[in-house]
Amino acid sequence: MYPETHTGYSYEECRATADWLLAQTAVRPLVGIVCGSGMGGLADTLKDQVAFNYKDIPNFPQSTVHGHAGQLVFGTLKGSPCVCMQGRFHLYEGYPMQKITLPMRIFKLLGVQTVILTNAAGGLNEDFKVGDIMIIKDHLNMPGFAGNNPLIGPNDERFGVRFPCMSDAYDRELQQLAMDIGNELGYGDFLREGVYCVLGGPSFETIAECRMLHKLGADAVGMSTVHEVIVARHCGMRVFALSLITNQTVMDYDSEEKANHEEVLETGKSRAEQLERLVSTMVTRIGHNNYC
Ligand SMILES: O=P(O)(O)O[C@H]1O[C@H](CO)[C@@H](O)[C@H]1O
Ligand code: HPA
Repeated sequence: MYPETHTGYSYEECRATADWLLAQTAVRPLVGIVCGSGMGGLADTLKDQVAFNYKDIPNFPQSTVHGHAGQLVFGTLKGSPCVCMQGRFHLYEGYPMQKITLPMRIFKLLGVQTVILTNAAGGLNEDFKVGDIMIIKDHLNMPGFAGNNPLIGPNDERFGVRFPCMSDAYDRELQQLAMDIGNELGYGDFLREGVYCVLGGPSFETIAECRMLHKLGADAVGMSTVHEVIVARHCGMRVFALSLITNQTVMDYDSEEKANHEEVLETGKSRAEQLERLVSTMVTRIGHNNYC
């Protein structure tokens, strides 16, 4: 009934991957973290690490993008048990959406309750500067408009319902917590909030596309995160996500600027420390069983 690319991994296959991981580490993570391009250093801040190369994990895809190391790292952040993806998967790498988002279901079966996603994104909002950290309050799922959604295919109710709600995709308490912590840390000058728009990539946007996305209400544009958010919400995990504005998108035909991945990775490095502090402080303050 469904084409092969839409069947993804079964509940039993996901369970087998999660059990394989649980058998090899004593860490029982309540928080799962995904590192964006150039932000893999976050995983290095975990203590008492047990790390797995993606190539050794049953059913896992491989990272193919520079700036995504390809390791799943278990450990603790200031005493809180976490699991961290040092490298994520993108549509443009050629994987079906069900494969890109598989780690969210593995997180769920490992016992994760809250997912924190980070990404590198181009700024569309003219008030944003390179180096700003944008708390994501909502998204525009452009591939979704064209019929590409990671939940297409048979629905297994053990993960979630057929028609999950997305108006509450980004947890409001966690957004407030991030704002409060950011202000305490003195990040007020570069902490923003906004709407993230996902495109398929890998080509960066044209000037006309950037202008259109901005008019549609997007503050930042990237090639990830949204599919992971949809699958994480489908299986009932709380989601917090942020974008590091690594470059300003080109909106003007007179501009000499050109988007490039090197700049993205450079900005990631230059904000790494602040980003790590924000995320690790959040982890220590997140309550579980749905309390903040
Ligand atoms: O979203 P992350 O994984 O941070 O990566 C972003 O950076 C890459 C482009 O430089 C794209 O993959 C884009 O999605
Ligand atoms: O300008 C961008 N466009 C799309 N994806 C990105 N990821 C980082 N910067 C960008």
